[in-house]
Amino acid sequence: MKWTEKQAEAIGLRNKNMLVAAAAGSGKTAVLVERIKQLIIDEGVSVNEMLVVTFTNAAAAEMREKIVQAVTSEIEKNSGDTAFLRRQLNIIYKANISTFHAFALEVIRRFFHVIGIDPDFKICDEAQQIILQADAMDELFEEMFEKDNVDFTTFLNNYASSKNENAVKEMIREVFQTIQSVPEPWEWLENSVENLAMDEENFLQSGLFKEIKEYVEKELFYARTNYDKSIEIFEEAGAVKFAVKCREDLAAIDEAIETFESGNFQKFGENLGKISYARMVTTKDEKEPFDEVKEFAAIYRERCKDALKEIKQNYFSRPLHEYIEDMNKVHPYAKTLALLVKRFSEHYRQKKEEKKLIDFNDIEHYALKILKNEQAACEYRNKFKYIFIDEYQDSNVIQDTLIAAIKGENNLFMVGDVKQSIYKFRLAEPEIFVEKYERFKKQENQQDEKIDLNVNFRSKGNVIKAVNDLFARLMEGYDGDAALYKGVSYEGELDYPAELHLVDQKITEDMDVDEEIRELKSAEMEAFIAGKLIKESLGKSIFDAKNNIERPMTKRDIVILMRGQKNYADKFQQVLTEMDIPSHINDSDGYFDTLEIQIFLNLLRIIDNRRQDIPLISVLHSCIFDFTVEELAEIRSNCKNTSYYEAFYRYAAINPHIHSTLSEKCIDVLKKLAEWKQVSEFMPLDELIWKLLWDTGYFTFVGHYQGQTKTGKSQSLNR
Ligand SMILES: Nc1ncnc2c1ncn2[C@@H]1O[C@H](COP(=O)(O)OP(=O)(O)OP(=O)(O)O)[C@@H](O)[C@H]1O
Repeated sequence: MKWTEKQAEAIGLRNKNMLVAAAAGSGKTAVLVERIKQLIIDEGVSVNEMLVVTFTNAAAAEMREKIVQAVTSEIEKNSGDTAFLRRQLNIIYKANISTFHAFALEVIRRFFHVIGIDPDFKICDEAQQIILQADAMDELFEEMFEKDNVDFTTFLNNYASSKNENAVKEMIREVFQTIQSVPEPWEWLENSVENLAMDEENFLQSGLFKEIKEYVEKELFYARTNYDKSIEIFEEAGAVKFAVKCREDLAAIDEAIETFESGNFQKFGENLGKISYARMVTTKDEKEPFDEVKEFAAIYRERCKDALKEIKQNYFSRPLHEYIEDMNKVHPYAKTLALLVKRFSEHYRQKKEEKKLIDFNDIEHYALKILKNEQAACEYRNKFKYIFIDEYQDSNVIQDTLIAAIKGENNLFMVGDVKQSIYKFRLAEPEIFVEKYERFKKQENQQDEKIDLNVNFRSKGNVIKAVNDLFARLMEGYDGDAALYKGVSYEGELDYPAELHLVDQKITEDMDVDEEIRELKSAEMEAFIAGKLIKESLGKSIFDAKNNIERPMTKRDIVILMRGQKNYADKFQQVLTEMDIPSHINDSDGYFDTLEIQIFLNLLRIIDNRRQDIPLISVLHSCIFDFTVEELAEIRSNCKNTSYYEAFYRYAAINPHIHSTLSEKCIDVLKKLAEWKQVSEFMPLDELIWKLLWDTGYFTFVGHYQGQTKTGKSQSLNR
């Protein structure tokens, strides 16, 4: 392979901390492997002396395999002494090529004594975690009720419903979970609570205000740039008169920005309110150029309007002192909440300790605690001559702090693509990548180097063009550095244009139905269209850039990417199977996320309490009760503005003389649920689960439909 200049630099540069911003298909993995390979083969660095952090176990295995291949082929080529290389093959399976979690676990196993935990610890699975947390929560509430804690009771009176304390429990769990993403959770929580007690003067000096200010500045810049861009579009098209009117709006925007910069926030709020936008009409003589670009320009106008509206609504709709008063009012409650979270965490910790368990969040926190110990950190610092981090855009602050504890002066190689950041929901912080990118760009430190890889070797010209067109509109700062450039040299007619198919999801517009039903329906429709396109495309000639040949398209060439798998992936697979298109779901979710386990858990939930709409809909639509999307929608449209369960119940209660098959179906469901509920009151849980598996036919269905592994899951659910 002939490396590009930038790739060669990323492979060959030494004694630098390197941040490689690698666009999709730009050879990121190839470069990473080549760099490691050269270090081993040409420079005699042992794999033992490297830490390679990947984002998934699968990526770690793939990386290891690629290194094995490279070393093996070198041994085959080499007629001299290959002892060193052979040794590498022997030790590579023990080398630190792993996820952050696996590495953190290794740190804990090696230095458990530093933080005084039992060396026999086990990792708590999701089910155990849910159960232990629920127990800890019950203990916390008992303790608080027993102590007759006044703050607690006042908190409940304000935040719990009259029926139960679930909302407060959820709040405690959520805060607990959220603070796990920072290295010092309790300090962070305490500071955040104390921020709420500030007076106006302190607030204006605080870090919180600084953050808000920076955010508003950024948004103002964004709003202004977009409005300016919309004017430019009109000017270039020749709709000059309208552009002049818009320039007056822009002057008002500028005036508001000036008041913000001068620190007169009261006036800024007023000025924001005064901004008006020219109506989108123009004179006859300019109608043609105006009409031609108005929709395009409106995209930029709307961005500006939305951004300013949001600033106003979120921060400047009232005088500052009112906001401060609100914050001060909330402060005592936040303090109580923080106390509850802390006590909850202590109960939970104790439960884990009794069972010698540590959970997923503990792993990184414990490792971090250990690496604060200089001796432990020093051991890893000496061990690793080179540290590589793949998918750096998905790292979080804890992981970044962890690496900071063991890195040397100039031995870090980080590679990622902020456009591919997909783990925000796991509290990944792409900002870490962006901040480092900006810092490396400025070259404040001679040892830091930033390299952009933006030549894409995977796609042909039309796809690259479509991606660039789309991202330039969607993403701030999508400039020359960020854009993709074509690496595949193919130019012929097999460079098919990108296509966009819009699915007219009638149900979404016409019917007032629940979100869950809508999603199921749209997945079905989209899957059908995708299936049709696949059928039309199979066998068509394509150019295989990797092998540099023309060949017919096969099923293996096709991938379906989706935003989230929930409600989608399984529906897609079902529809594709019906269309005779075999498919495989690349399912990286945990056991409890698997759809059939979720459905079964939902069944247990609604047996316990059937007034839970989402679990109810999921079970109704599953093979257990087999309601179609249309039937679910029919039930809902018959009775709007109530819970779904209520609608369902009422549908079942329709006058028996005008009974439809659908209402009979509903009656059957209610009868079954009542029967299971009765049984559940005396039958042990494991027996109940077996009964349900057989009664519903679920055991057989899952076994048949999805194969052995999934039946294994239903069995282990029982275990
Ligand atoms: N200089 C090059 N010349 C030709 N092909 C290349 C070059 N660099 C990389 N490739 C090929 O481009 C394809 C994409 O490379 P690779 O998988 O390493 O990219 P990536 O950046 O990791 O992709 P992504 O992050 O999108 O998964 C591979 O088939 C690789 O062999």
